Amino acid sequence: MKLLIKNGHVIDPDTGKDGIFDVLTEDGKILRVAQDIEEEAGRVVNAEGFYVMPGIIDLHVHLRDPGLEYKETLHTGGLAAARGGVTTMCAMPNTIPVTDSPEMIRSQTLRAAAECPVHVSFIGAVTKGQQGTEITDIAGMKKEGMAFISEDGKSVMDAGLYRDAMKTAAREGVTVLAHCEDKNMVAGGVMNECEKSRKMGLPGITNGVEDVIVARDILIAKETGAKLHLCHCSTKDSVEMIRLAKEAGLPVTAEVCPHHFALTSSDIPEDDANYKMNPPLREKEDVDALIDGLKRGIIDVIATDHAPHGEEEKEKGFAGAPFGIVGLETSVAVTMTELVHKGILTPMEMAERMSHAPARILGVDKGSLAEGKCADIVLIDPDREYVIHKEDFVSKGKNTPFEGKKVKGQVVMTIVDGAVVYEAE
Ligand SMILES: NC(=O)N[C@@H](CC(=O)O)C(=O)O
Ligand SMILES: [Zn+2]
Repeated sequence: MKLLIKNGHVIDPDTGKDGIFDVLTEDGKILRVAQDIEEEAGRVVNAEGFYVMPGIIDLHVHLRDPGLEYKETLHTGGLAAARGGVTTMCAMPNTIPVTDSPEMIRSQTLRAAAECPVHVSFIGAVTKGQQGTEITDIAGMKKEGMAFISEDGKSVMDAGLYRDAMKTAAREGVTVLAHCEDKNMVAGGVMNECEKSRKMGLPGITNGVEDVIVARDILIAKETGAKLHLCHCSTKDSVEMIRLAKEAGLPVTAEVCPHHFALTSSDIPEDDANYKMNPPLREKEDVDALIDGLKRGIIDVIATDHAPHGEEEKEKGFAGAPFGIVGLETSVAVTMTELVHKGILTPMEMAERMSHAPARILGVDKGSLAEGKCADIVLIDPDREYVIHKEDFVSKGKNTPFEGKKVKGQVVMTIVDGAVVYEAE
């Protein structure tokens, strides 16, 4: 089956192509990218006025399956990914049971291939059951195709144990994804420590909760030689430490989530837990540093930290609701609106942060529209304006802080292995 995408604005950070081209795919691969391709195809798509980019690669999602299927499943998470232009996602291990063995990596990978319309790579836990006491079979999980190791949801607080895990990760060539949060410093905090938290009478989470573990993890990566990727960075000092680590030539990369560059703690309306996530929304000087970091390439990646929860759980307010918000169906629109249309990132830089850099960190031959590469493609209408409504989400999770937000830039088609898996109306 051939698919011909005509007259789109091809933006390919791999080849540097940035202009009007046709893209022809066959049998799941990109066959040709050129002007005026005349060829019989099973389907011809008119992409005039649309960006044609390599599919989004999201390094940080929570699919809740197995164990918490009322929040999300491999299938519904996959539908949400497709609607968000995401063609590959990496699933965090904090499921029930925890993804912490070669058998689980194997069975999850098989299930995802059958149940999920986009590619999924699974992340193995650092410690068994995420209990922080016994290191998992990192080599065994790697053999089953594990993407990364991560204890996401928390940090491994025992630095000695973490160092042992990082030594093994370095030996096995596995990158460590770090959720940076000193459990002992959280002290019951539920939102950023600031004027807002004091006004709302809620315990705060200081920047230091993140910063001390970012520093620690960079230093353990330095000592062990492990590749370290820092998840959902939210503070200005994180950005500064990443800058220094890169300057020192350490194998450190980092991600920022759309909510952390689009919102501050001042945007939180009274006690709405759809604004509660970990790390929390910070203050303007942090947001400015994150945006500057993204622009300068200190921050490599935009990832969602898609974290669906039930609506009744989120109705408990800041004090009682679980941390986390959904992101798969809003990340392209929020990034287009807040960074591309404001002239902070070029469309090419957006493709770099959302597809090409994640592919490199994941170690897959994707994030590219070069001939011969896998035909995972997203079409985006940069000018289409709409309002985000959670009722339109295909994810089971409706917990978004972007409800009612006016955005510009819509995913119009998502293609996985040359097959259309999502098409906007
Ligand atoms: N980010 C969150 O607030 N929650 C995530 C865990 C995580 O990514 O740390 C979750 O699993 O719900
Ligand atoms: Zn996390």
